[in-house]
Amino acid sequence: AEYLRLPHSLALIRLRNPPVNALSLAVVNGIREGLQKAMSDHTIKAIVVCGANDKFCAGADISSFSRSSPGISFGVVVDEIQRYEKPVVAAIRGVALGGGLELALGCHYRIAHAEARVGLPEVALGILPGARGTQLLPRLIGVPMSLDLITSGRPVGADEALKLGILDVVINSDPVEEAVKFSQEILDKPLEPRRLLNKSVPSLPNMDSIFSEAFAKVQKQYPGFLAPETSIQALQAAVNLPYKLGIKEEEKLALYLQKSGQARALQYVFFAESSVHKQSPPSVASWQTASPQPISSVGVLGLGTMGRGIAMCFAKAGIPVVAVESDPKQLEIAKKAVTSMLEREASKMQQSGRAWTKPTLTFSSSADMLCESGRFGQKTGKGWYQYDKPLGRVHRPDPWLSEFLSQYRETHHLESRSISQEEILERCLYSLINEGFRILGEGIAASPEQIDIIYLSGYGWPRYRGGPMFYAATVGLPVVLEKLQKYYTQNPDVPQLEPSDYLKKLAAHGNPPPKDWQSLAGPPGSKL
Ligand SMILES: CCCCCCCC/C=C\C=C\CC(=O)SCCNC(=O)CCNC(=O)[C@H](O)C(C)(C)COP(=O)(O)OP(=O)(O)OC[C@H]1O[C@@H](n2cnc3c(N)ncnc32)[C@H](O)[C@@H]1OP(=O)(O)O
Repeated sequence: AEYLRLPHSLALIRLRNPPVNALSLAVVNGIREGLQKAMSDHTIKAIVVCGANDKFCAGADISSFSRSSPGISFGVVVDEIQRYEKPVVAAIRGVALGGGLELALGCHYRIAHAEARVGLPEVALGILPGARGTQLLPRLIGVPMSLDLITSGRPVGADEALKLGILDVVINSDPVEEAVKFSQEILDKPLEPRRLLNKSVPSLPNMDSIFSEAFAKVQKQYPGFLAPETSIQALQAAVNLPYKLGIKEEEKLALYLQKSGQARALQYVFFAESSVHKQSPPSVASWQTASPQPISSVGVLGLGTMGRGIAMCFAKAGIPVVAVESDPKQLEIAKKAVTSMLEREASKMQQSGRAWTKPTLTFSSSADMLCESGRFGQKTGKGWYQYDKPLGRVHRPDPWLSEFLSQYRETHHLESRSISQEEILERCLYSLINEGFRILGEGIAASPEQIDIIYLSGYGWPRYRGGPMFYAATVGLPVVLEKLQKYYTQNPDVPQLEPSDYLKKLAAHGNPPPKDWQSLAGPPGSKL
């Protein structure tokens, strides 16, 4: 941050940390030093705080979160500004987000450009506004709107912020020039009414129901996310406790979130999203240089319109297809449709004098066997289970099924064993992760972040778990490797469990973070 003396007995503290003036240790120290200078200079009557390059401040430097506990000591600075004996005016252009808005809330007045945006988006990073945000905002705009803004993380435009009371003045000109003029006008005004820390939260008769509705809403809207619910607890503290104790509770709750795995995952996702927008495909993954890979057989899951088309495509290309459809009706329709499509194809080829070889199309029989015994699931009251009645939902194990399975095992020479929840989870997830390492090694995905973002945006992977590749780093690559090796030894017929070379290379380095994987594993091969 820079300190400048301005005419008319004013000082300017300008945050400078490109590209978004994020709060680093240096910036925070710069703000404090500027305040101290202005305090000891008796000619200075008021201070304007702004950001360089048309941005006020995008909050804490997210990349430094792993190194420190953000928000906690900065709260002390926010309080120091509030208690300051000279007026401090925030001049906001661009964004005032997170710690940036908390800084502005510490100031006695807030002036913003009409295109500025302000907000407390911390929940998106798995944390809460822990530098007094949860204690000051409700004192300024009341509990219902604070709940809305803090639990959603939604930033608001200057006009809405003015209506809510977050901003004091919105202008279409330069906010610093306006703040300079404004500071001179308010020099004689008392500062006490501007100190949010000394105000109480506006009380409402139905506060309890407001909070219980807020809890219910976030549980429904953000299931599994810790930060929105924890933020509500911090807002409850603002209502129920004096400021001194409320900030202690805010600190405690902020620390709990910072230590949660969710915060690390969501902060990884923040940078992963921004990096995938910039990445181009790895140079090796080019349609010009790629050679086709042999395909010996294909599996198709689901025989709806698309599945049938896909099965047909491969069958026509002479590639054996195994198609699985669990709905017996759909299976019957698909069998007829595929057979008639193939027959039409055959007759066309015969008419044109080309040779026709019947393609291999195998349907899985396991669901058929149950259905052939009249077991159509819930609707008939029995399937894999016995139900209390046809269409009933209460199920219990069926002795018939044990008999069926033991015959099946005998026919296929299978030995039964119990499988733990842990094994199910690990075999499903680690084989998926293993495939991720394979496609990284093959140069089909440019980075682990790409795989993770695809899983978050396309496959419903919970955002607060960061994606499968991030999850692998959380578990530890040597652990994933060891487990895959164990399961592959036990199941040599499941190729997905054979640890990929890429994973082996990385695990040899211990557990490097995803951002270092490519440099450690070397350039990918080309299998595309
Ligand atoms: C030891 C250290 C101690 C330090 C003391 C810290 C004191 C902390 C005090 C309080 C803490 C409060 C908690 C927070 O503030 S959490 C952060 C809350 N802020 C955010 O979530 C804002 C996130 N950013 C955005 O929403 C956007 O980036 C936006 C600012 C709106 C700009 O959008 P746009 O114009 O589209 O530009 P980009 O998104 O591409 O961003 C440009 C580059 O800036 C990087 N960036 C943005 N915000 C941050 C940030 N807060 N920290 C670090 N870096 C940030 C972004 O990654 C882009 O970088 P690059 O170009 O390299 O990809």
